[in-house]
Amino acid sequence: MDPFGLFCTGALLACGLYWFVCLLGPAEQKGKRAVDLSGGSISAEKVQDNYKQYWSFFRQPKEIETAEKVPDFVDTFYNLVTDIYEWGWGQSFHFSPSIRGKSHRDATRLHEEMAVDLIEVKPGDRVLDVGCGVGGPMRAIAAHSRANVVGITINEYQVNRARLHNKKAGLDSLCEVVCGNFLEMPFKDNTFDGAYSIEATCHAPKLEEVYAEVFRVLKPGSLYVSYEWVTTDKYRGDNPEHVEVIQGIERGDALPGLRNYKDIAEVAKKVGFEVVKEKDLAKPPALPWWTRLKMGRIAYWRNHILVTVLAAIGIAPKGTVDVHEMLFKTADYLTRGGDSGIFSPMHMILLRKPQVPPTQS
Ligand SMILES: C=C(CC[C@@H](C)[C@H]1CC[C@H]2C3=CC[C@H]4[C@H](C)[C@@H](O)CC[C@]4(C)[C@H]3CC[C@]12C)C(C)C
Ligand SMILES: C[S@@+](CC[C@H](N)C(=O)[O-])C[C@H]1O[C@@H](n2cnc3c(N)ncnc32)[C@H](O)[C@@H]1O
Repeated sequence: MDPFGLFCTGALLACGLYWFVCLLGPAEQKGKRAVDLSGGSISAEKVQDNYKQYWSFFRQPKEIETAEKVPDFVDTFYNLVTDIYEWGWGQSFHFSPSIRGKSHRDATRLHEEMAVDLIEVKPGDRVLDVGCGVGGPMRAIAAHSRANVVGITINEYQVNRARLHNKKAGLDSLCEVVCGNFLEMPFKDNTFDGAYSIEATCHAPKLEEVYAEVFRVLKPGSLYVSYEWVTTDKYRGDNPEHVEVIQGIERGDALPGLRNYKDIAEVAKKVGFEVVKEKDLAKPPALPWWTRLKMGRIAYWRNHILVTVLAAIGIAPKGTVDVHEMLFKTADYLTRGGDSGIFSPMHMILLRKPQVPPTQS
């Protein structure tokens, strides 16, 4: 080949590699590139060990039941997955029903806006985001409602990512992020005009504890909406396939144990809430939330090759390949949960803190 041909081939290969590594595979809403994947607050050389530690929780089921250990285990999980989520999914770490003619990004935003519309907040109100991730929902909600949103997450790496995104979006005057445990929140009683949680309270070992905290910080008369991960009325505990799917979802999503949809309202009432509305947003006529996972299969393989190459040449931390493989398998369990109808990640419950506390009888 003459020198010009050689130059052209080289240039083409370099462009192809750049496209594959830097441009392909990122989320619809770019936040992370493959070359920037990290272990969150964990140093690169400790990612693999932390991954093994994460799995060890599941080898000792009794350990997971030790409620005090759960927040640390969830924190480790989010150090491992946050960058991969942002890179491969976007800044909103949740599902939403598909909407005909709309992009995933629009469907995600509408699902988030519905939450804040349900709690009827006004511009300038103070709203709590319970388990805020890197703040995708928080920004959509602040922009839509002009309320001041305060988000809380257990993971410090997410706090930094969320603050960075808030600033970039020009929403840092409306959005505040706090690092803390939603089971014991660093907020005063009766100080929020509304609250919401999107696919986050499933990480609480006891739902009662997080609901009681939300109840405490809400002003009397104000509303709280939660999108809960639950097993549905189709789930049968004596069906081995159902059990396999649900356990697969729990292992791959740092869940101390999925609850049945029937338990949610019971817990809410027990801590003092009035149940205003309850509805599984995944049920027809809503279109499936899991089609986005199904459609991504080719992209997962491409991502897997990319992560493997990046880890082999030392750009991505070693354990990234294991974490990616775990997510790959989790996507399959989630899809099976959706297809069979035994699982929903969007069981919506709307609750009100009464004006007058219920009298003790
Ligand atoms: C609410 C929670 C998280 C829900 C979802 C945001 C995530 C659940 C499973 C995740 C993913 C699975 C497959 C990954 C894929 C292999 C990779 O190449 C790109 C990222 C994934 C698509 C990733 C994205 C986020 C999820 C869909 C839980 C934790 C309570
Ligand atoms: C699946 S993510 C959802 C994030 C966000 N709601 C969204 O939809 O993008 C779950 C979030 O809950 C947070 N979380 C889990 N357990 C927590 C705890 N005990 N205290 C505070 N945050 C917690 C995680 O750190 C994470 O940010």
